Amino acid sequence: MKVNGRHYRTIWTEDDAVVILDQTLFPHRFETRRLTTAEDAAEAIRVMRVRGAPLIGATAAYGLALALRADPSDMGLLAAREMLAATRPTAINLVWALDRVIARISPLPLARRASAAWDEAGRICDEDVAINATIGDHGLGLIRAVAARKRGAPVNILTHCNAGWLATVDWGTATAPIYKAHDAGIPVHVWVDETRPRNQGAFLTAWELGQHGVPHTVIVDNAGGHLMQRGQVDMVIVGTDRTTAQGDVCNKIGTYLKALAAADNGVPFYVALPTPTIDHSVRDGLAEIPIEERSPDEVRRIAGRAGDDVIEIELTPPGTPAANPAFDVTPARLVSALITERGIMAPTAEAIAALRMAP
Ligand SMILES: CSC[C@H]1O[C@H](OP(=O)(O)O)[C@H](O)[C@@H]1O
Repeated sequence: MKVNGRHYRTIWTEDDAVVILDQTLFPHRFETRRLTTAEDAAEAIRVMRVRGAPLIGATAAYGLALALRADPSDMGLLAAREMLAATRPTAINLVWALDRVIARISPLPLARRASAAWDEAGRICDEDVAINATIGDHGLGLIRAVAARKRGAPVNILTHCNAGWLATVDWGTATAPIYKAHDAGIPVHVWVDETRPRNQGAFLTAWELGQHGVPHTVIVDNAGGHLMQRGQVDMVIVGTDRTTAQGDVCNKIGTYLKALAAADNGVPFYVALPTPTIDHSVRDGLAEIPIEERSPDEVRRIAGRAGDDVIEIELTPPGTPAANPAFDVTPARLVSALITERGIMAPTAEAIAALRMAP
């Protein structure tokens, strides 16, 4: 998307390096970072300089290419896959991207592996941009249908965390329909869940929407149900890190609570996802999806700006015990529809299984 008039993706290559936007500094600093080794890529994923299922996958793919430059052997490939796969366990796009690159380059002579992996990572990025734009086109129809009955008043959309262009290579998933609607002149307003503890909503979604001129309001995570009870939310659109074969949706912690509030208030709850985010090998999300447990320090502290510096401050008494599950699972029964690049569908095993057929 555009930042100060210049078009950006979240990840690109320059010479022999991979360049990313360092999201740990947002919204206070807009800085890039060069990744030149697989270890750099792993660190960027682990500490969330890059985050969001599709972008994690793209970064891991380039990480593998960087690893193959150093050691194209099968042993080297296996070690690099293990290191990158161990960074974050929940987003299925990580291992999906790694295994796609491995399948592509394994039959090749050692001397050709690194360049082929680099090209495959580039294809993954280009495909993600096209997929998300198409998700936007499909989701636009849902927003347009609500706008038709609002007589010019904005369509109020609540989103949780950041499933924006910063979570992907471009466009975002949950935000793609929002950008498309805004660009089509449909009045929209977005309720942005701050999304503790890493505040992807307050820090990233608010920044994105502000850059694009989309009206929005940051709210505390616990306000969404209150707004839905008062008819101030026309729909919820969120992203996902892994959706199962039966339509259970794993997403940022707190998503499940929004789905419950939406169901209780008759608010449509949509999940926007590229089909690589579907894990056809699991059915029961609650039982089978590994939920990342991140550092308790992320709960005990918060990042912010003091003057020109980005700092962290302590929130709790020293040594306070804290728990930090990073994701939760929303059962398919609470999901109104999935918005994919293949169209809008019910979160059912039949509809999801049909996606395995060629488009
Ligand atoms: C389009 S995937 C976005 C998805 O990823 C986020 O998690 P994290 O920021 O920890 O990588 C969150 O679950 C978003 O919905």
